[in-house]
Amino acid sequence: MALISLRDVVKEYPSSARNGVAVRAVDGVSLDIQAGDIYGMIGYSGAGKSTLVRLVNALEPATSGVIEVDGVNLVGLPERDLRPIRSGIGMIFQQFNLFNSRTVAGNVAYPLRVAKWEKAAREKRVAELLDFVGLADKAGNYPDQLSGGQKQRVGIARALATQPRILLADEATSALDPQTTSDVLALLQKVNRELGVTIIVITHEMDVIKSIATHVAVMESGRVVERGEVFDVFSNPQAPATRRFVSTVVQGIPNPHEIRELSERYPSSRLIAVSVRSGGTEQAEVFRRLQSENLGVQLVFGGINEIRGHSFGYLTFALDGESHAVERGIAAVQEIAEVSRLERVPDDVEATITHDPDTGPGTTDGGTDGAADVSLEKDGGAR
Ligand SMILES: Nc1ncnc2c1ncn2[C@@H]1O[C@H](COP(=O)(O)OP(=O)(O)OP(=O)(O)O)[C@@H](O)[C@H]1O
Repeated sequence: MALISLRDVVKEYPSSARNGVAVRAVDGVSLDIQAGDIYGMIGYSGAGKSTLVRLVNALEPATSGVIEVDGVNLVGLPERDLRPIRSGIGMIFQQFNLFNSRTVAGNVAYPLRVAKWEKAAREKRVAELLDFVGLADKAGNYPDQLSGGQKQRVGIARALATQPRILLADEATSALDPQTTSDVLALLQKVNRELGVTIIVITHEMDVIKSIATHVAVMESGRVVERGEVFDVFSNPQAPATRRFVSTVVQGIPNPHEIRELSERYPSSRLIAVSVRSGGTEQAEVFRRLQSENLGVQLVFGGINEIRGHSFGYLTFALDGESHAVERGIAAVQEIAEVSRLERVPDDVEATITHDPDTGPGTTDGGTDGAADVSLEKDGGAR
């Protein structure tokens, strides 16, 4: 049984909340999160991620649907029954939300005071937690004497104080520099591994998902548009929004500038990108199938990525030959791999955001770098 299970969850804010128009912040989300997962939720601003987390934490009631935590449906539960469930869920925030008037130890002790722990037990627990997050020497300091990364460590210690099974991290590293981000992410992994805490990570940064998540759900306009194990989603993204996120961290997908340069450099060639993955498509077999049609085959762009010990990547080929032979070669590769065609769109065509589910990784949206005179069309193929 999933530790957290959502079925058709809807959250609507009433019309009075915004210019007389109701806002459907979460729009029919169904998800299962297993104990031990680090589950990443990614989406652009306004996608509904924070709202979804507040529903799981029972900080707000859902409009409809089922939200089960450990088999108990939170929807419609009275406040007194929600309290013990909430105490099993810790939360950390982008702005840390520490009490500036309390010391580090005082901040970590706060939830223990609320839970009426005895003083001696409290002090022992605080010492343990500060040791766990590497801040044993800062117990007497105040938050404004700490760096951002140290403040987030205090936030994590405080969230773990009452030994929750679930930790919700809402943009927990978004205010931190890259090095501090990776230290805090490593600490979250330690929380998951050593304490067995299930973590939901809300972020708009794919790097965060790539670094620590085991699973990912991509949200757009209140809906989950794609979900799965991180390796599967990264190596074969389906939804346009997922492809845009994946292309920010995955090597080997040429960006629009690069596609334009390649099409200028190989004006008479057909350009295709082939996805390859360890335990799946072998690069040698891709070459063999292309060459069996006597095509000119040049590897012109590519990159291999690694996630949790599995590698995958994209190889871009320039193919030369008689057009039927090129098509046969592409069809032969499609039997074993996913193939995207890299087409250059004429310069006078306006860039538009592509929502067509049949376009491939690296789809031009015209919003990232202004060079949108290319497209990358996916041709189906093996997953
Ligand atoms: N209390 C509220 N009242 C009315 N509308 C709200 C409320 N909270 C959120 N919304 C709206 O719901 C939608 C989803 O917001 P939410 O904060 O969940 O998105 P998000 O993906 O977490 O984005 P961000 O990263 O910017 O916080 C937005 O359109 C937002 O304006």
